[in-house]
Amino acid sequence: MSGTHLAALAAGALSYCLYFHHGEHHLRIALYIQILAATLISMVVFFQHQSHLDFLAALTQAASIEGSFLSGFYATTLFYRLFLHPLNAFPGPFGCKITSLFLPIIYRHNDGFRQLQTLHDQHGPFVRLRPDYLSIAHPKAVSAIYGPGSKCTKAPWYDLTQPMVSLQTLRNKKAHDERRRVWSAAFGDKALRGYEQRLRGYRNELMAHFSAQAADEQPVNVTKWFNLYNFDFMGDLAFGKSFNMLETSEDHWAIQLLKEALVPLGFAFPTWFFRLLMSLPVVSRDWWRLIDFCAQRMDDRMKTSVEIPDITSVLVAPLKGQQPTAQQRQLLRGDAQLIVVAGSDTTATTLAAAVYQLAQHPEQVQRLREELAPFMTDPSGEVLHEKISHLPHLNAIINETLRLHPPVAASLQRKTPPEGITIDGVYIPGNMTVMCPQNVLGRSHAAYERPTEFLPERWYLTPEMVKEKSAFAPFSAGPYGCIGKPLALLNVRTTLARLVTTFDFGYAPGEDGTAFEGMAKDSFTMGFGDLQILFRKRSGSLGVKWD
Ligand code: HEM
Repeated sequence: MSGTHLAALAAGALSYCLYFHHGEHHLRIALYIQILAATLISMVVFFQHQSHLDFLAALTQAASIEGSFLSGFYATTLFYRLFLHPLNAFPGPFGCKITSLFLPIIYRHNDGFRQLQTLHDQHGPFVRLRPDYLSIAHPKAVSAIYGPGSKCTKAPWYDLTQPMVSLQTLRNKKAHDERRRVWSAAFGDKALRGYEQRLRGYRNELMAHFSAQAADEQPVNVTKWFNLYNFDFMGDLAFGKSFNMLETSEDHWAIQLLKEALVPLGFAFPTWFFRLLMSLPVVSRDWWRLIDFCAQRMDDRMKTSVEIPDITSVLVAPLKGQQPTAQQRQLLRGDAQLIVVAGSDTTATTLAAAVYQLAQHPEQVQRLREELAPFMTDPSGEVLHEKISHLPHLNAIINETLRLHPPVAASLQRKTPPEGITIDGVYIPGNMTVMCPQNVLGRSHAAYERPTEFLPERWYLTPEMVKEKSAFAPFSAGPYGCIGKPLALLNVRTTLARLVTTFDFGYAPGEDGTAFEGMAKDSFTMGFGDLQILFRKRSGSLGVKWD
């Protein structure tokens, strides 16, 4: 090895120790690749002119020097990860200890939530998923990591779509707090009453479809139909215009694109790698079509005025009729997309999961009907949310559904503060990524008694069955928790109330429920498998049983 190669090797090792080992680098990955390419080209030119080598010999010489640099860099990285890394005391697959590209191999079937359960069963409550990333299925961890007093911040994952940002992806605490203040006006009581009015139209369409199928004794794939229902509704709240999916019985092309665009999130690529992929035009073409679509709809929406305010009314209010700056426009487009993504899938899967459970537990349906009966007096079958929002059994059924089937199962990455955090006596160093998988915690004996059983009563009659209440956080918690929770609950409560009082229902012939969980995919939000349900219109009297 020549002196030049040795120097390159040492430079690679030093670059890791003095530079790459510190701070975050995922936003500069394209720059680093450009620097490597520029250095290579410069060396080729240098060797051609100074050493009079032909092009091929100059390229070979330059590539071997750059190879030495990279070898020094990777060897040092590997040595550090194998012998010195502060997370080495935590268990996990060996591949996860040495490279952040091993987790995507484990998650290759887009079923990260399931793989994570297996990993926790094998290794216990703390599992190392990447060199600097821990999954923590400990009941005390949720409040320590997400709770109001937590010093953890959003992890680099939230930079995936930079420079496009939204309320959810703002990592800077001050910028996030400011944007959240704007958003919070969208979920006050008055605003919610307006959304409730808008929601009814979509629910009538949904119920009309269920009734028609019931009359023909045809099954309904509820996973699909709750999806159509919620995307139409959230499209309306974001852009003042539905996607008309209930009408056409299929996904709008933009929603199809959106669903496809979210799939790569399920592989848990490290942020630098994901951004690199997205910088390839062939990979990101559909993503940009989607962004253009949302941008166009947002621009159209800003030119119209709406009778009943939608969420966007609140987001554009601070502009006071002025044209947004480029930065404000960027944020508005990101937020519009966020409304659709955050509000649709999540609420749809909650409704589908509730029906999945209720179809297996007719006694719970019966109890719910008895509780609802005094309030369901309107001949339209509708009920005002405020009348049923505090019903204990209804809320318990929703909690139990979210416990067993959290729509955001294992995705919320946080960064520990520089001084680190301690969870139940276990110290986690600073600047590490941590995450609490709600799906693993939801079925954990450490957090619940009889955790795999659907027992809504645990939430109000037998509270001792919930061992650590703060572990239950399907909407996350603290300053970054779900701001749309009141709307989600309004939708789920009123839709379930109308559904159980209008129909008897059960699995359709040939349906055994296995595809619902068995075919589930995790792409930040959960997508459950098909669920064929047969509805039968009730005569109106309470207590009609499915047979
Ligand atoms: C059952 C339904 C829902 C569930 C389980 C749910 C869950 C969550 C979770 C876990 C987060 C935290 C995300 C993170 O930290 O990265 C979140 C954030 C958020 N959710 Fe929801 N969500 C639901 C419905 C909704 C609805 C209907 C909306 C209405 C637009 C909404 C809007 C948002 C927004 C804007 C954020 C970002 C908040 C922030 O970063 O400050 N969600 N949601």
